[in-house]
Formats: sequence, C-alpha cells, structure tokens
Amino acid sequence: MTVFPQGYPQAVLDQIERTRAVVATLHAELPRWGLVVWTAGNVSQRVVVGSEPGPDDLLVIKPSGVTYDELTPESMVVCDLDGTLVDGTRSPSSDTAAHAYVYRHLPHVGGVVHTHSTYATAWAARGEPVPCVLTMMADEFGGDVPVGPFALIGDDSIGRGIVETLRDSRSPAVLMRNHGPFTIGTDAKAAVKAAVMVEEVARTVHIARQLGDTVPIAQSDIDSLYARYQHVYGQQPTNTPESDS
Ligand SMILES: O=C(CO)[C@@H](O)[C@H](O)COP(=O)(O)O
Repeated sequence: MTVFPQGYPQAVLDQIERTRAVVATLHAELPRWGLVVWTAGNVSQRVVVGSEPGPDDLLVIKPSGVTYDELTPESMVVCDLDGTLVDGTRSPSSDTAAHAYVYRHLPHVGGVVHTHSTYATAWAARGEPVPCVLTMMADEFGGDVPVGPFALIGDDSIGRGIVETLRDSRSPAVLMRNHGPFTIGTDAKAAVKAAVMVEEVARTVHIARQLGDTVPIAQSDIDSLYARYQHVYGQQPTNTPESDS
C-alpha cells in the first residue's frame, strides 16, 4: 500500500474515500449493461484538490487486470494527473495515462469511461462515425459520434486522440479507431451514461443500415433537439410548489 504524501487536507482524503465508493459502484454498471467482458474497460473520476479543477487534481480508477466481481472501494487506486500511483495496492488501469491526459487538458471533465462494447467497437473497427439519424443521438451527442485516431496504449497517444476529437465536439463519446469507445462527462456517472447510450445508438443505426438507407436529420433540428435535451429535459418545472421552495 502506498502512503499518501503529506499535505493532503482531511477534506481531500474524505473526498477520495467517497470517490472510491462511487467509482467502484459505477464499474458494476459496465457488465450490467453488457458493455464489457472479463477485465476489459474502466471508469475513473476526478478528485478536485484545490478550489477548482486543475493539474494538481487526482483521479480514482480501477486496478489493472482485476475482474469486475472483485472490484471494491478499497481496491480502487488513486493516481495524480501524470498517471503516477499515489495510493493503492495494485497497478492502476493500463488506460490511466489516457484518463489522466483528458483530465489535464479538459478541466470541465470529471469522469472518463472506456469500454469495448460490441456495436460501438464494430463502428470503431471500420473507422466510421455513427451518423446522427436518431433524435436520441441529437439529444445525447448533438450530432454524429466521431471517430478518433488509431493509437497504441501506454502513453499519451490515446488521451491526445480523445481530446483532439472531443475538444470542439458536442459528443461525450469518441470511437477510437480499431479500439473502442471512450466517453467523458461532468462526473463518472455521466460518462457511464454516455457509454450506455453510445452502444445503444451504435446498435440501432447498425440494424437500420442492414434494412436499408438511413434518413438524415436536418442540422437545425439536431440543434433544437440537443438544446432541449441538455437544458429542459428532466428539469424541475418552474410552476410547482417544490420549485418555489
Ligand atoms: O483497452 C484496453 C487494452 O487494450 C484496456 O481497456 C483493457 O480492456 C482493460 O485494461 P485494465 O483497465 O484492466 O488495465
């Protein structure tokens, strides 16, 4: 077990423990939704150390090569944003460098997920973006699901490809070519949702393509659907007693 370097305030240590529990729980969602097999995939969440997200933040992620039924809050590992292990008894996920790169370069991102879900990974194998032909895609992705470059695991290559692809995109998901989906969110739960949704739309559009040509949605309609879903859907109505409280 590594020992936390001196200087982390108790509030940060408490946040780390809460994040370990959140990340461990969210890992169970990947096999639950059929997004991974064996030890494939991983989930992480940022731990903000200062008053706002920054380079001194930490991340909590799964240990490498451990099956999902063995993952517990205590088995989660803590790394800095260089991917260096700060606390944990096992080596961090082999995708830690990619997650850390995303957190370093996209401060608004609080959660990252990677899976090898079948249909999204099949689109990644073809290097083809999933076209935005469903209102559900307009809602969640604001357009096509983009493809990122082929990149070998183990250094900043995957992370750089994720950031370069998503930095100017509304999509929270990128299909890394020949590899599989990576998703981002304001927290790990949002990134897990994006991982579930990208597999769902990849499957639906694949099936549609088997039956014939898909029908595009006008960009103005995509924009309208995206704006509604992101800013209205699921929000508290303003004319109820609860909203007055
Ligand atoms: O994509 C890869 C390897 O190509 C990884 O996502 C593995 O699928 C999971 O690795 P660990 O998180 O267990 O190190």
